[in-house]
Amino acid sequence: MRYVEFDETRPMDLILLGRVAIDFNPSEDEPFGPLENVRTFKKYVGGSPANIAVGVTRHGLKAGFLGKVSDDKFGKFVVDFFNKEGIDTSHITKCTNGEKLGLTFTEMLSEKESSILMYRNCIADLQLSVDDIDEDYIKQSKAILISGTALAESPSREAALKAVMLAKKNDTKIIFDIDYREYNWKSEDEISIYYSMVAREADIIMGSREEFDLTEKLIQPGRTDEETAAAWHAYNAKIVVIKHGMKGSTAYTIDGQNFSIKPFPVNARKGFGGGDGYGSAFLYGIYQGWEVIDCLEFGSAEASMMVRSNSCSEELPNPQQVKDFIKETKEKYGEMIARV
Ligand SMILES: Nc1ncnc2c1ncn2[C@@H]1O[C@H](COP(=O)(O)OP(=O)(O)OP(=O)(O)O)[C@@H](O)[C@H]1O
Ligand SMILES: O=C(O)C[C@@H](O)[C@H](O)C(=O)CO
Repeated sequence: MRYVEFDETRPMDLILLGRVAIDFNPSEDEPFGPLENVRTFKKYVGGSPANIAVGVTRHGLKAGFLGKVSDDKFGKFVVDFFNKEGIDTSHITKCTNGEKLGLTFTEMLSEKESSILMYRNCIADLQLSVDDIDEDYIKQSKAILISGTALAESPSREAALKAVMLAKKNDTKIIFDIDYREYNWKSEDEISIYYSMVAREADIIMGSREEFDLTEKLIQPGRTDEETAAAWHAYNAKIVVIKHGMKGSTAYTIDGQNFSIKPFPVNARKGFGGGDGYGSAFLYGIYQGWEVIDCLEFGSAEASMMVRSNSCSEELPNPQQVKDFIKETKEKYGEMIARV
């Protein structure tokens, strides 16, 4: 059953708006351990919406990125990487006041423990401004994905809200990936104000329980998952995905059904990137018109593939690789390994 009807005449499938940054992850041959002991890092494109842009493109969707990069070699690295992947970069603009791309150093302590050290002063991605938001571009796409981090500060906050308004006006579906990152936010009240503004307009909302708690802080704290889903269905959402980390995740659909999935077992390299693999594969399934449970299974599988890999972008798989992974894992652990 299709819960979101896309305008199939549009040339672009998805525009992703928000953060692009550079990840420096310990190289593959570095053992687990504290950041200060790491001698060699590998450089990757990073930032959740950037990773999802790569993920959906590798699945064959036509994606474009709406964001701001630094006017330097790292900005060039990001745009070159996107171009090589086949992502439309026509609406990526360069900062004019020397702002720099964020740098993220990932600490991989053990299979269960990792953290990130961010360099995000004078940050490029949050310089996206209302002048960068072009109605004709938004009109060309079936949907736009708003990453919650883009709402953390002005001028990016207004840019993201303008994109939501124009998407609404032009029937471009809105996907809200709450994508909470604590840096750059100044108060929990602000988080609740701006997250809820976008959640009210969104057709699909994806987030963890903690992220929905932040969204709902000023509305009704302490909701259950069922109450959360019903509240956003009462606005515009057709699908609300609530993630509970290793306990699994559930998609609540507008017709009152829910579908749950568990993570596929893997040896994790890091805790990051799972959400981006999940989003890429889940959305791919939605665009294919798959049943929601199949979208969730694909999402969960790709999430597992990404937590076991060293990067959050470079190792994103294509659909055949996800299918092979699901098949191999089911052969090893049994058919219903992830479906609840
Ligand atoms: N150790 C793990 N093994 C297998 N799958 C995992 C593991 N950790 C996370 N996942 C998968 O990744 C999905 C998303 O993880 P998480 O809930 O941490 O999301 P997130 O915070 O959005 O991630 P990200 O850091 O990529 O933004 C989970 O729902 C789960 O399916
Ligand atoms: O930007 C982050 O918060 C972490 C990055 O290292 C990573 O690329 C990511 O965004 C995972 O979601």
